[in-house]
Amino acid sequence: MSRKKTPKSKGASVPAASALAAANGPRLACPRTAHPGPDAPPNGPPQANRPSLGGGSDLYDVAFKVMLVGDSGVGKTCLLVRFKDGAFLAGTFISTVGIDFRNKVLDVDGVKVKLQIWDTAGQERFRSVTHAYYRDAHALLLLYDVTSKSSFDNIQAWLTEIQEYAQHNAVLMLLGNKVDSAHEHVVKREDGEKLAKEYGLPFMETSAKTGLNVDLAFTAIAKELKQRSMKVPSEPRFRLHDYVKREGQGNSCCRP
Ligand SMILES: Nc1nc2c(ncn2[C@@H]2O[C@H](COP(=O)(O)OP(=O)(O)OP(=O)(O)O)[C@@H](O)[C@H]2O)c(=O)[nH]1
Ligand SMILES: [Mg+2]
Repeated sequence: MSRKKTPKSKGASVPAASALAAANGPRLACPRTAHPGPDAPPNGPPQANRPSLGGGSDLYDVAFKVMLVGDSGVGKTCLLVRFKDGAFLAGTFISTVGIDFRNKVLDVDGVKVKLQIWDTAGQERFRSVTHAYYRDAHALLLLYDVTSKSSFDNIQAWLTEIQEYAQHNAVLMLLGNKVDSAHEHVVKREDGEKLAKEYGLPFMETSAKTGLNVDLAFTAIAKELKQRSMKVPSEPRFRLHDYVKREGQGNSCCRP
């Protein structure tokens, strides 16, 4: 499979999102990414084996679109910033407006996998904007905040939404974020595990603040998508659930 060129992996927004972001002014609590630019893909996200247009220096073999969804304030933007830049900027929470994306290329068993990660606004008023993007998502990370019972209670509604708008074969993972907040940890890990089991989802607790399990979540998604798109007969089948259970720090299976 040939190597392709991608646009530079700076943040950018599609026109609709750019307009929304511009209309609402600066909004970064975490170092967010609403910088509409010339390298925004003209026709939405890339498909596997179909690289984006435009020049740039990052090479990749396959590209996928990953969407971050969940209530406002659960930490979607911070999770993305942690993954992309390895940073966490605490501060005033400023909600995402519309939708942004950032690219990151991972090396998965010698294959360059480009993830184009779409960070959606959790606020209800942007729902109609974000609905339009579900259809193209190859994977979705559904987040709740372990310090917010309501964000956990809303997971079922998010799953209904995903069922309605996303492709039926999209990879889906449930993440309980902010696990660093030990004192305010109101949603037990067991509750997250139970819900995930009920819906057959891989599950992990994460922290955008400390970085716990953040790389792992995206790597697991990249491995699963790569395996699905490049079936190498000699390669052992990648099992997403097992991988996440085995590798996730703080998971019940791995605790001393
Ligand atoms: N303690 C802790 N705080 C976090 C973590 N992740 C995010 N936060 C804080 O939670 C708040 C909301 O984070 P965001 O990433 O902006 O939330 P969001 O899900 O993108 O929210 P919307 O853009 O409105 O949908 C911010 O004040 C962050 O600093 C985490 O892992 N631990
Ligand atoms: Mg956000």
